[in-house]
Amino acid sequence: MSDAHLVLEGVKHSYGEGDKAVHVLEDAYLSVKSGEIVAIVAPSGAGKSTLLHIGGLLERPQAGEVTICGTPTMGLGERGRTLMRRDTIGYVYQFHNLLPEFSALENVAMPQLISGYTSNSAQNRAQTLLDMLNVGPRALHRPAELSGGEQQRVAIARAAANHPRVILADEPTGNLDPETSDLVFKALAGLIREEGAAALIATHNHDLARKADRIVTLRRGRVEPITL
Ligand SMILES: Nc1ncnc2c1ncn2[C@@H]1O[C@H](COP(=O)(O)OP(=O)(O)OP(=O)(O)O)[C@@H](O)[C@H]1O
Repeated sequence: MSDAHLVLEGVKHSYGEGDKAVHVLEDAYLSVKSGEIVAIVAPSGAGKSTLLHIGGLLERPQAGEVTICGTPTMGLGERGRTLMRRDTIGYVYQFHNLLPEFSALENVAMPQLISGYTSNSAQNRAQTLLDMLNVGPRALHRPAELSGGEQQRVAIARAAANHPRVILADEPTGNLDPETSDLVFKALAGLIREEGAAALIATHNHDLARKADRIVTLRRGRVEPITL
């Protein structure tokens, strides 16, 4: 197996049909290695979220292949895709999507509990991740009792709970002030490198994108390298 954990090849995707069809991805190729952080910067509507959804197996492209850790996924059924999402992929959304009625610790422990780990082991992992992201002391607080930056760090911890080999983050700092964005991005990048995951991060923030190993954009539905 190559060390490219996430490989997209000839990916094509459009929404709608006929005159109303929006052709978002035309022939997109992208490969992200273990421990590598790729930032994707492109204008609104260019297709960043679509690309992330496809890479995260949240959406099936109309053509092409998405290979995760050596396994081609287009031939997988829904169950296979669900298991791969659960065990191999971590997804960070712009708005944290944490469960409001659970504490930070419970939110982060949830993926491991669903994967069948014991409650003890899931909670230990959750506390370790919250500590690594400097939100350990807030473990017993519910999302509404946390600041935006803290909520986003909890969401990052949750995405990393199952030791994902691929991490996709869609504007993870989009609603934060510059200082907090920097803190959250550093936390995310540190975790990705420590875990040796392959990461694709969509961001509008050029300063943050420059901290990635590589920056790409979307032009006419294709992934192209850029420098900022
Ligand atoms: N479910 C959908 N049905 C129809 N069109 C859609 C759908 N989802 C996205 N689109 C269209 O596809 C294009 C790409 O959308 P996408 O959300 O991937 O862009 P983006 O680069 O992530 O934008 P932003 O930076 O604003 O989040 C847009 O023109 C959008 O209107």
